[in-house]
Amino acid sequence: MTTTPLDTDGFVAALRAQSRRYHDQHPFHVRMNAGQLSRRQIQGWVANRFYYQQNIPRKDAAILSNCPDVGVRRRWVRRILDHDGTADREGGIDAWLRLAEAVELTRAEVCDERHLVPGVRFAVDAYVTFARTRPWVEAVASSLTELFAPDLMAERLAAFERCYPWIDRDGLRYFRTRLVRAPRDAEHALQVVTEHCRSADEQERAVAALSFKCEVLWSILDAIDQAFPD
Ligand SMILES: O=C(O)c1cc(C(=O)O)c2c(n1)C(=O)C(=O)c1cc(C(=O)O)[nH]c1-2
Repeated sequence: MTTTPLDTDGFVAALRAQSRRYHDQHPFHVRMNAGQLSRRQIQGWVANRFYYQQNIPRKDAAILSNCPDVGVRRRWVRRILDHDGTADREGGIDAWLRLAEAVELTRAEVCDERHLVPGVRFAVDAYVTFARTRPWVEAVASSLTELFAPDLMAERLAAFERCYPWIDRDGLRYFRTRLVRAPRDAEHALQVVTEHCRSADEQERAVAALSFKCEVLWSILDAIDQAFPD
């Protein structure tokens, strides 16, 4: 028996329903946005999240390498430049290093991975491996957590400004930039996924990919939470 596919609205609703598993609800983020984290915990989060930021372009390059559609590739390649930067435009990786300096870490101690905990490495590597080994549309679907990111980014920006006065405001530029880029990128990814996932099976696999990504993000925070308890 074949299952009937959802119409586009139903499919988008099924994808959006994964927001209940998004890492905005993780206890570490809840405490972050309530101003309850110590300097050491904020520093631990920034240093560990750098590994995620660094690997996003490699994940996107894996999607490009698996994608036969020139139009999608032409649009997707912008994500790599957004993170890596160009000769005349700073990228997200450098912006994250400015955030690191704003929370009083040195670039060297972030780049040499001395604060990186095993669980974060495992989770991030799993995301890159997923993009390398799964069909490219599933990898695109896994990026759709960015549908849920802007609200969290806005809350985080406000919380950092209100609750952590010791953090240099200039270092928060990364989040301001993502507030614009995340919705733009998510909209494109959603368009690709709704166009390519027509059968019930394809739709289910897209939802499963997004669920997997929610688990990646959740695992990253579990590992950080455990390594920096106070
Ligand atoms: O700080 C966050 O909560 C957060 C979440 C996400 C996300 O939801 O995947 C990304 C980012 N930040 C981010 O900065 C980023 O560049 C990014 C790229 C991607 C992706 O899957 O391609 N997600 C995210």
